[in-house]
Amino acid sequence: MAMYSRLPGSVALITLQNPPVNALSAAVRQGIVDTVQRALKDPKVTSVVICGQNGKFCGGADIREFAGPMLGPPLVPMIHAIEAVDKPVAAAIEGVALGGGLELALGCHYRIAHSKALLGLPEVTLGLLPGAGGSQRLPRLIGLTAALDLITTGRHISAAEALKLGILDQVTDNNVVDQAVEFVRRVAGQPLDSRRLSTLPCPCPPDVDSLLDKAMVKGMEKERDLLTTLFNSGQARALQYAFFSQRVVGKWSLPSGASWDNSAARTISKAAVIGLGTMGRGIVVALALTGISVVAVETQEKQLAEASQAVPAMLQREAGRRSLATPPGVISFSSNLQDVSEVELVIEAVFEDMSLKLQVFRHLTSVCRPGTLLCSNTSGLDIDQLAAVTQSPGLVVGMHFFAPAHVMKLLEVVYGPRSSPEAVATAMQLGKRMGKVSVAVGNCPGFVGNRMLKPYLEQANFLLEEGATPQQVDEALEEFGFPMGVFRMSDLSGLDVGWRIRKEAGLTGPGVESTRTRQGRRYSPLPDQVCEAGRLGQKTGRGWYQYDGPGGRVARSDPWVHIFLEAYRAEHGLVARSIAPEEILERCLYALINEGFNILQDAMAAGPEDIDAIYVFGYGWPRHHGGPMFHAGQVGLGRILERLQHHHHNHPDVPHLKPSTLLRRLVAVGSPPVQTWREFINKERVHSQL
Ligand SMILES: CCC/C=C/C(=O)SCCNC(=O)CCNC(=O)[C@H](O)C(C)(C)COP(=O)([O-])OP(=O)([O-])OC[C@H]1O[C@@H](n2cnc3c(N)ncnc32)[C@H](O)[C@@H]1OP(=O)([O-])[O-]
Repeated sequence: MAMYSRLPGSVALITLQNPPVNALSAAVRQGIVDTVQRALKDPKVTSVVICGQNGKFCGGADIREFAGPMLGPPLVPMIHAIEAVDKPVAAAIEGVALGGGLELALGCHYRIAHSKALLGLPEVTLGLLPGAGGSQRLPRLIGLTAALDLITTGRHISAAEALKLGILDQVTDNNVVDQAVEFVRRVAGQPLDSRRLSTLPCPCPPDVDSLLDKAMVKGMEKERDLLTTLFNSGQARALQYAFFSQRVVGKWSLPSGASWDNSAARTISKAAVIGLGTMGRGIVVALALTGISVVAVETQEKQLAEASQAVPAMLQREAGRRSLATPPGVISFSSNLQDVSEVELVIEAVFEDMSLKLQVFRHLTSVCRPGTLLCSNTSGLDIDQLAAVTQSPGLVVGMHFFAPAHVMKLLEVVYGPRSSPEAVATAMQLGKRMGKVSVAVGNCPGFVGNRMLKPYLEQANFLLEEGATPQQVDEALEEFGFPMGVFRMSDLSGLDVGWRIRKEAGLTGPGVESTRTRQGRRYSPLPDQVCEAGRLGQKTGRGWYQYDGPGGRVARSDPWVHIFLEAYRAEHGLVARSIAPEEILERCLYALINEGFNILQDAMAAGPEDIDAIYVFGYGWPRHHGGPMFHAGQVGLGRILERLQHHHHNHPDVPHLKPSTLLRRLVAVGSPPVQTWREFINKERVHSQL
């Protein structure tokens, strides 16, 4: 909707009303068309101001409408009509003018903004382009180079930068509507031709040839054609889904019925981090950047000395990157666990070893004052086992950060069967304060992200046994859009991590027979043997690839690996076959997706959006494929089921390839869209079908 009011004197005020960000829904567009007409017809009105309700000018086109048919007046003629009005029209920009919101403002003759406002054309992040005249008006206003930067990066800029670029006519610290009203009163009666951006020539840099100049003349038509193509593309659908899944996960709910809107979070101002290895250091920085005072504890003196040098430097660097003059939080370093007695929340980040973690938790529960939240940064160990050794198991949750913890956006908040809603709410809110995408997940081995990674890694190893090379597997995955294939990623994170976990699980190590079947299922000893050869990845300069030296970054094919694979196949009587990239993708991705369905079925994630957000923000899943569960929907659930059945038939000793019951149920009811799965799963659970 849009509200019309006549201010004392001759100014008409049009207020966009569509909370929370006044997105340009069909009703808002209709409202704008009607109120602009009214202002035009009213002879007493000499000028017009357009603003937004509740301190937000406009967050752009209503993304929720993109999935359905276009209803109501279209955006482009609506903005053209505003530009053509013969009374001055000013946009009073408070909060945000993004996408269609900025395009609307560019159709106005003047733009006045509050100093705290953010402006931008983020359409590219949704797989679109500024198709409401923005790709044409902005270059005409600020030149091709600056406009291309904003359109192709989609970045949000401050009012100060927008003023400097020439997008704004005025910036104010005062009431922006009052300023805009005063402004239009002052300019009423002045000629408007030079303010109609779509009619102006484009200021091109001298090196741009006349061809481009001609192209700009046809720009509006071209913009429309391109936008139509983009609108119908799978990538745009996926990017828009990713925008919403990021928001859906904030509205968490647990199987117990506790949820974001019925559970109070505590506000944390003092926290402690135990263990200052790579993860612990990053967590200290992430906390300090949000203004929390942190006690950073490390019992090994050498490690403590190194960390107390490294952490302040990391903090300073990150504060600089975020344009903060001084980091808001205060850090104190200590080697004494007693020093955490006064904090409100502790994050344990010691070595991934259950007996060590249990020892720390026993200690914490005796040192900390009652009511302190105890969190573990474990990447997959049992939270409930840790809770069991404390006095208040309800106050124990997992906070699984991803390395580097001050940079990576994902946080898995792991609730055990005894975690209280307050503890989950507090960890979720703390994650949000740190700028993370926090996802509440259930307590199962590997939680959500690492649990799904396991069948993916397993398939990659099996593919090597059957004839693929690490490069072939990585290339197929990188072609799909992962920043790094599975073997390059394993080399980066260190091959010994998984090796240790497999040893603890009794899958490898002294006394374990070197067969290709272990614990009743197919097993590939390949990664163990690579580790046994002293090749632990980038840190040793050798892994699945070779590097210039220890710590080297550039992966090169290593003849040793090829000879090793040939010898391995010969030893086990395996005949190498040629494996197509399609099979690599199917085997790795569908096994991972299948585990995602198992996770939903086990209620370890509340919905497919939770899994997809975890994969996009923590595991490099290409955003333009939405996430593994969204991708499954795009490929077609029937096809995924059929291919899993096929691969499981060929490899009956690989349980991860056995299609999940949930996948079968979804296919049986006609493969409904991903947005409806959450409801479907809840209903099936009530009727005990899952
Ligand atoms: C036609 C082609 C040309 C034009 C194309 C476009 O304009 S494309 C668009 C270009 N525009 C963009 O890309 C801007 C996208 N938006 C943003 O970047 C941010 O939302 C923000 C900076 C506006 C506010 O950040 P913040 O942290 O203060 O708040 P928050 O992020 O939590 O959002 C609050 C609620 O608002 C909802 N919602 C928000 N925007 C839209 C929308 N456009 N539509 C619908 N809904 C929208 C959001 O889902 C959430 O809903 P929930 O969960 O409460 O039901």
